[in-house]
Amino acid sequence: MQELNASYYQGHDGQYLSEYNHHMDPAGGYYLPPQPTFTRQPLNYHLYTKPHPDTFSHNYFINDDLREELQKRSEITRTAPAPGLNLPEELSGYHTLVPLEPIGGERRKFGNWYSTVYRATNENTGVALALRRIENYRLTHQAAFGAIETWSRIRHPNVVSVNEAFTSRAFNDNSLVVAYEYHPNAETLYEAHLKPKAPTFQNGRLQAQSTVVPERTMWTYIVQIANAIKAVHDMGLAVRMIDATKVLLTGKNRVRISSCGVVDVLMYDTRQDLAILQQEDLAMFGRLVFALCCNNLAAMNNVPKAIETLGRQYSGDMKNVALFLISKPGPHKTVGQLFDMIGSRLLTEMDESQNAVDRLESELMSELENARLVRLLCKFGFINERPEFAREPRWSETGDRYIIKLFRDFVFHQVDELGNPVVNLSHVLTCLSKLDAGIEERIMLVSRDEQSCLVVSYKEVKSCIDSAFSDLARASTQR
Ligand SMILES: Nc1ncnc2c1ncn2[C@@H]1O[C@H](COP(=O)(O)OP(=O)(O)OP(=O)(O)O)[C@@H](O)[C@H]1O
Repeated sequence: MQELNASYYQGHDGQYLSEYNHHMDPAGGYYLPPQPTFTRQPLNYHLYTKPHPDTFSHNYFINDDLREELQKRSEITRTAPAPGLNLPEELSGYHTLVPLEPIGGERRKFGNWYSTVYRATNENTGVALALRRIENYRLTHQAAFGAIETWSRIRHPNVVSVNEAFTSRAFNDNSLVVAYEYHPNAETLYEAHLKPKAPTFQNGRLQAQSTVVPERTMWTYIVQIANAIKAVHDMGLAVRMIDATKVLLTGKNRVRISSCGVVDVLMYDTRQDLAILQQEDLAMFGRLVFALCCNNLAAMNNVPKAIETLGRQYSGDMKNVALFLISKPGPHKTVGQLFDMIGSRLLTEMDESQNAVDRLESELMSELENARLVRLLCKFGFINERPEFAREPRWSETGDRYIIKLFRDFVFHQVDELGNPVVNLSHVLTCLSKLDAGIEERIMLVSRDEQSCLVVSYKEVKSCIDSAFSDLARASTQR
């Protein structure tokens, strides 16, 4: 329903205008050639809620925050590549590459390598994926891709799924590319919590934004990341890269470990014992917990201070978990032990995730009505103002279908006592719902010249519409 007023139809939003230029590929994906420059106007996410009539209940629609988040994801999935980036047009079955991070400027390294993440469209499926490209990597053994095969079998809610890996010369170097499931509008934990943020105005004063990650949020992260690590270890792999810049926040408090499999390929030549790598995962996880709790990526450079800061701001349980993770490796130190330590917190997590499903289901319920109303409006559209009906006596002022015409005026063309149009969405939705239910309530329909009026029930209007529509359907060639 929100599409009715969305700027899509107003045609002044640069983002959507660009969609008119796209080409559909056979798989239905968007082929977006680099766009000519235009002034991009941001989507007004709340556009349809602006002209709320007083009586309008927002229960008719999905919750504003959720809708904004989903629309952002949908918009971000379709952003066109900026012109002049000089990226390959085609890359081993992917096209329309859009960098997900600034290109140029100061760059951090991924281990010993520079890497860039792009969004790209798979030409067979039309689905957007995230491609991580490692620059200047020369594959020495095909067997280095062996771990990717195992990674691609891991489907876990806290792991960004790995699709495939390949090498490419399309960037004019030897690059390693690993394709992952794409999570639009995701940000890294670093971006969400550790990156310095500009102060904002609060209560009229410029104030630094709070950087403390609430204890509750920390526990939800810990449970999810531990769960991911367990799934990976159970598959006979190690994550090998657990870092605030490599854990993605893909929704409210939903985290997923990204970049899996890359280190396995890059470090294939220096193969290490799996048990040692899995122990190293726990230590990296511990360093991440300290970094987030101390709000400092380099917190572990001063361990006593980090423990003191964590202990001051968080519970004893949190401190125990963090200390366990960075404790000396040993054959009995496993991620499973961590679950034993946090016990009932797992139940809190489970409650929260079930509550989240319930909330989403009820949001879905509110959208359920949309389809019903759109179908009803389509019926109206098919029936009303058909030129072939114009000469039919049943639609004339004495015919039985005249009431459909008057009902349409009653729903959509009301005017107030000064003759100004009444644009009241609540009235429309209420009338259409009553019509769909076919209730006995009676309404007065007035002719356009105001010389005659008819008192009919919604039930009667419904049966007129049903019969007019069945006549049309019978005559149509589309069955
Ligand atoms: N699978 C994905 N889906 C959506 N966005 C992703 C995905 N993987 C990474 N990103 C986004 O790409 C951007 C770059 O990711 P990257 O891992 O390079 O982070 P970074 O902070 O730039 O780290 P580095 O310093 O290693 O380059 C981040 O904003 C991240 O949110």
